[in-house]
Amino acid sequence: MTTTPAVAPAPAPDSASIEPAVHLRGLRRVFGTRAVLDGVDLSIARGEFVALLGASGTGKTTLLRILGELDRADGGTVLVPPVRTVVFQEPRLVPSKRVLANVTVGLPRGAATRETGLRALAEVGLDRHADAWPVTLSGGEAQRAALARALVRAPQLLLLDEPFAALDALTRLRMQDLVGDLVRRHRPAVLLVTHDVDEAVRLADRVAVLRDGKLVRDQRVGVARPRDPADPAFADLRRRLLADLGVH
Ligand SMILES: Nc1ncnc2c1ncn2[C@@H]1O[C@H](COP(=O)(O)OP(=O)(O)OP(=O)(O)O)[C@@H](O)[C@H]1O
Repeated sequence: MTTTPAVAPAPAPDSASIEPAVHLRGLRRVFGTRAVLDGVDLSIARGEFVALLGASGTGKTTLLRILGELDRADGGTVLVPPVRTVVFQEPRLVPSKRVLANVTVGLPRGAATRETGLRALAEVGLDRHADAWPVTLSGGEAQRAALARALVRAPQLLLLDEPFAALDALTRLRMQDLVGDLVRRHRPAVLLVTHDVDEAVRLADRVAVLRDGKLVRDQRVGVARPRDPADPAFADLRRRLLADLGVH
């Protein structure tokens, strides 16, 4: 099997289309003797939101890291767009930089960047914290700053690795709403890795389930928005996804 890393053409920033932003075929990743990913096929269209579920240790983060080019594939085809950003479970802010400087870190200095950074902070409700130090932020605020840092780069692919997992239940719901709104506005392709079936059904256009190195489900979420866990279609999909995960 061959690895063919390549870069897809840059998509128009504000349009969804059937041309994929992400294209994986036969993706393999082997650690020692174990093929953690053993023939994964997945496409994500521009502007499409895909949630990836799977039991602990099934390779979800490995797949996300390969899409972010933080890890390599051992085989298969990987096509990703040039501008990708990642939000991790922890905010990973630089403690010695103020919030705005964290959001714009690595971008060219100047008034335009400052303006863009402030706009991103306003979008996540943190504009009044631009000059604060990261240590003074709550967990939810710090994670919103991490989200602003990811969005300010106008990614064509936004990779979210359990970004709400460390938050309390109420903050988690608010963050899910915020991410839903921001993604609808900015239209990146999104891969959300999560353990939370309700979170996946609430947010995603499609849900995929990883098991034994392969996707055992990849399906469109046919639940009307705004999605209500009490909706029978929501409950039915939740039941099927939990069954995929071995919870009956
Ligand atoms: N660099 C590495 N070297 C060796 N093994 C690794 C490496 N990275 C991941 N693994 C192994 O690959 C498997 C999948 O790990 P991964 O973190 O992708 O799983 P996951 O589905 O994201 O798990 P969780 O839901 O618990 O975060 C695990 O058994 C892990 O120990």
